[in-house]
Amino acid sequence: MKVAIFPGDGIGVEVIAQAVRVLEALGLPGLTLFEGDVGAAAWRRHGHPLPPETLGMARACDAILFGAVGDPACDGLVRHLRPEQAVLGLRAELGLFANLRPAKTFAGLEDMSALRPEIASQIDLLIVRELNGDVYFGEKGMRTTDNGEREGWDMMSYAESEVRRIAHTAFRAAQGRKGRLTSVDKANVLETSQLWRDVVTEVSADYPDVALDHLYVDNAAMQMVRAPGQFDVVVTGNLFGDILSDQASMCVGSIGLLASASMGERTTEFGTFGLYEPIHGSAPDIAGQGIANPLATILSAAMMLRHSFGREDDAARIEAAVARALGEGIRGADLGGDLGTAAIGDAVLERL
Ligand SMILES: NC(=O)c1ccc[n+]([C@@H]2O[C@H](COP(=O)([O-])OP(=O)(O)OC[C@H]3O[C@@H](n4cnc5c(N)ncnc54)[C@H](O)[C@@H]3O)[C@@H](O)[C@H]2O)c1
Ligand SMILES: CC(C)[C@H](C(=O)O)[C@@H](O)C(=O)O
Ligand SMILES: [Mg+2]
Repeated sequence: MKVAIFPGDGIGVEVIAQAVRVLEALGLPGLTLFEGDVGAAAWRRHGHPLPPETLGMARACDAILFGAVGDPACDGLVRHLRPEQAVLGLRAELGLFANLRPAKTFAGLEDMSALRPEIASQIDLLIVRELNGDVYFGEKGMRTTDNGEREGWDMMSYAESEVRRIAHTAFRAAQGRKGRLTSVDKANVLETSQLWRDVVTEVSADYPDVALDHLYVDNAAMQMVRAPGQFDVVVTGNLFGDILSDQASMCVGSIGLLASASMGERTTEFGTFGLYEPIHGSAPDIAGQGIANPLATILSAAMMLRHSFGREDDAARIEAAVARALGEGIRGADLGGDLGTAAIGDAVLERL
């Protein structure tokens, strides 16, 4: 069981350290961790945010545990050298098209939601975000037009096959949950979304046991705060999924709680290859202070054990330790408490 550990930048380094402690504490036989450079850290050391040696390490491992990338000092770099290209490059190069972002309110955290507690307590949803297409990976550019004005463009598109495969992932996920799937698009305006809606509807014929409905993304954003308990599985494109998942995080209390798995089709002798990361970024505003919440990354490690290594018991053990810690009042600054990153890691380890 080979895991590539890519801490990255800012709080990525701090939160990964706690997830590694948790993994090591489990004492899993045959688990080997390799560390690699990504993001601004890699750009400084190797001149590229995703150097060939890092990509090679990723391919040679069975799973990746990723911290976060991003550094304001790199915002002026040409796009292909910016830190964010590390995570985008890994997703594209490794064919990780299905991004699973669960959001569930932990018992005891209802008061920390940006929503009223009685609304927050109902949240148990899974966002299935397409990760290899959309406006993220279309042709893009900036130019000066004939009249001297600057113009930027990013091409949004989805191929039928891309929609079909993520739709199957989402329907299967719904079958394993409450059997409800909401597809989110902007079909009233965008052709990309009309195709999305048509293909998702076609795929639904294979899943008569799943109740499908469609929402426009603006309405979905509103419903997510009005009555998030209505959602079970939400399937959507790359851009809408990015935005809705950050929104979902505050509905359950903090962006420092949301884990994710990015999966493709590659299997290993242990399970499905995947990249696991918190949904948050490098948080330059709090980096270096030791106050970042590491729970999203620890929960991402649990998802890794479940999906890439078939170790459901160990995954559940981590999740139970996190739930107990939160239930017993363990809180970082993001949840109104005063515990630092390492102290939160300690609290999880004590309860493992
Ligand atoms: N997958 C990734 O690596 C990833 C994801 C999102 C953003 N980014 C990058 O991160 C950089 C910063 O982006 P941003 O500020 O828009 O988003 P961010 O997620 O880094 O931070 C948003 C806000 O949430 C807070 N926050 C985030 N994670 C937290 C945690 N674990 N504990 C406590 N508070 C937390 C931050 O302090 C900040 O106030 C940018 O360069 C961006 O491109 C990277
Ligand atoms: C850093 C950025 C490229 C990334 C995205 O937009 O996918 C991030 O926001 C995320 O949610 O993982
Ligand atoms: Mg995001």
